[in-house]
Amino acid sequence: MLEEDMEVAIKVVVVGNGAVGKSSMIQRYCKGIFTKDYKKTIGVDFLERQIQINDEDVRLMLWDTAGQEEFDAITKAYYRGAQACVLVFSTTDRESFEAVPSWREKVMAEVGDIPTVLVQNKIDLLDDTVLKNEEAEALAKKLKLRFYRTSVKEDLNVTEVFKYLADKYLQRLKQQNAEDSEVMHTSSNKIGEYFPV
Ligand SMILES: Nc1nc2c(ncn2[C@@H]2O[C@H](COP(=O)(O)OP(=O)(O)OP(=O)(O)O)[C@@H](O)[C@H]2O)c(=O)[nH]1
Repeated sequence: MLEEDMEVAIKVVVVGNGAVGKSSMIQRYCKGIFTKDYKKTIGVDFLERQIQINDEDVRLMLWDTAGQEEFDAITKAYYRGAQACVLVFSTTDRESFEAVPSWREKVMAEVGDIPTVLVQNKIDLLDDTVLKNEEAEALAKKLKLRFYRTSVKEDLNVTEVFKYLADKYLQRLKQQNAEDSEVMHTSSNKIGEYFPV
């Protein structure tokens, strides 16, 4: 168990090519709205939402990063300290799908192997798809990532993406706490050996 009054805050970065729906996903999740307009993200921005996971309050801070390469230098700095990641590509944009491995590498280079999900957005546009279902599934398998299909427009599966990440992060935190207390226990035993009372 985590300490009762300890608030867990998780920094989540949402990455992927331009126009795949990153800003829309964050707006949908934090404000419950969807707009048709495309306003290119310049640099980064963040919104937050509080949720409960097994009676624990968790604050998710969602960092919206620009998909356009021209902002690469700025966005990279914002990956630092990230504890979870959403990798987004679009059903109607093949390039965004092919760019997924390089986004994953960029994030890993800054923050290592943090809990990550792969998301295929704009599933409402499946009639105009530019990739086969199996291709996306194979990529998820190759990268060893949980895979979700979402429609930010129709509000499909967006909540599930963030709940999964929060869950996964808490699991890791608890495991880490358990390991830490194990280490303390073991070392105090050792001190006992050298300084018996
Ligand atoms: N049909 C459909 N359109 C969507 C969906 N999600 C986002 N869009 C639209 O896609 C366009 C781009 O969305 P944004 O959220 O601005 O994309 P972004 O990934 O933040 O783009 P950058 O800021 O350039 O990185 C907008 O016109 C959205 O309305 C969806 O699930 N379905």
